[in-house]
Amino acid sequence: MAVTYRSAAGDVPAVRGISLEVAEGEALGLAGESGSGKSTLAMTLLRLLPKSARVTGEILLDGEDVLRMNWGRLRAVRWASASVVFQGAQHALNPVRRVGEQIAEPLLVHGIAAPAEARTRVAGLLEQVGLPAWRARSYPHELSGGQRQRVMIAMALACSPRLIIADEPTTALDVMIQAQVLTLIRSLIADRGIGLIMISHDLSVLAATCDRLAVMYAGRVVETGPAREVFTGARHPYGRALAEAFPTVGDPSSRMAPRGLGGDPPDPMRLPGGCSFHPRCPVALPSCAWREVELWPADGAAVDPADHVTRSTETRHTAACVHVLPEPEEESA
Ligand SMILES: Nc1ncnc2c1ncn2[C@@H]1O[C@H](COP(=O)(O)OP(=O)(O)OP(=O)(O)O)[C@@H](O)[C@H]1O
Repeated sequence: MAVTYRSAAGDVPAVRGISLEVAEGEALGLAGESGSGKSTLAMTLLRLLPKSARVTGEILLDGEDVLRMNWGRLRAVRWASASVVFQGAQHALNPVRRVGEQIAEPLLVHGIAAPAEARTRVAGLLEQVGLPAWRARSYPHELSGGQRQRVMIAMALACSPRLIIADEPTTALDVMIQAQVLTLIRSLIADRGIGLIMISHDLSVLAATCDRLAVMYAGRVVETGPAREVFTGARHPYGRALAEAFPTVGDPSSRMAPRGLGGDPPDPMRLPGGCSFHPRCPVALPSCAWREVELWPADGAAVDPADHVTRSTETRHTAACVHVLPEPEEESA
């Protein structure tokens, strides 16, 4: 799947050739610096991108291609089959409506429950996210940031979707509340068999919450695999830098920019040739300036080339770096 924004200055290739899969009850973490394309990828999944975005490829939700759904079908799928908790979503609540009414809305709009039943369901949802049922009568300004974020999670869960996409769901919260909300999301999706795609620039948050990680750089996935393995033994130099930048969950002293990496992430309109990371890479070889390596098993094991990008990336630790290829280049760095 790929996404290109059309702009007056030219085309912006924000997501370039990504293939990912999420199973029931599984949490996939998407990490990367600002501008790496994480939010674009998340918004694409439910076609929430601006009109200037052109999406190619396919996005299968229970075997049905989201990109080919008509608007009626797409409306039916949003909330009911898949829902998104946005970055700073707590500010998306309508300030003049009680939170209970707002949680009930997708249930009523999708005809899943009549008003009386919706009220009962809202009470149950609030309790599941750790809020007392009477909070349904509260207005958003009567709740703390963490409580509002819990309301957004209740809303995302309301229609029992198959997939939840959470884009930086805890970034605005303080460290203690952040940990509570992450634990809550994790246990709710595991109990209900919901797939989760969680987006963050903080690899430690994702490693603590997710089963698998995918690290994005300049619109591509450059490393993927079991969460602990990628976090503690990243094989792509960018994955390593990201893990070092966020050594522990919610550490306020963590740095936004990975330590030891000079420069900024590349402008997608002016991507360097070869591996997009090579100008910042501490272990780049001369060939990295012209050669872009596909995801490859990080243990260097030989695989069927037809298999290595799509299916095996889902379970194996893979990295798109010349240093994980089975036969290292005979070059000096
Ligand atoms: N509407 C748009 N038109 C043109 N370019 C865009 C648009 N939205 C995003 N981009 C560009 O696409 C690239 C990817 O942006 P995106 O927001 O997906 O990254 P991100 O990793 O989610 O960053 P952040 O963490 O800051 O949200 C960036 O270079 C951004 O400037």
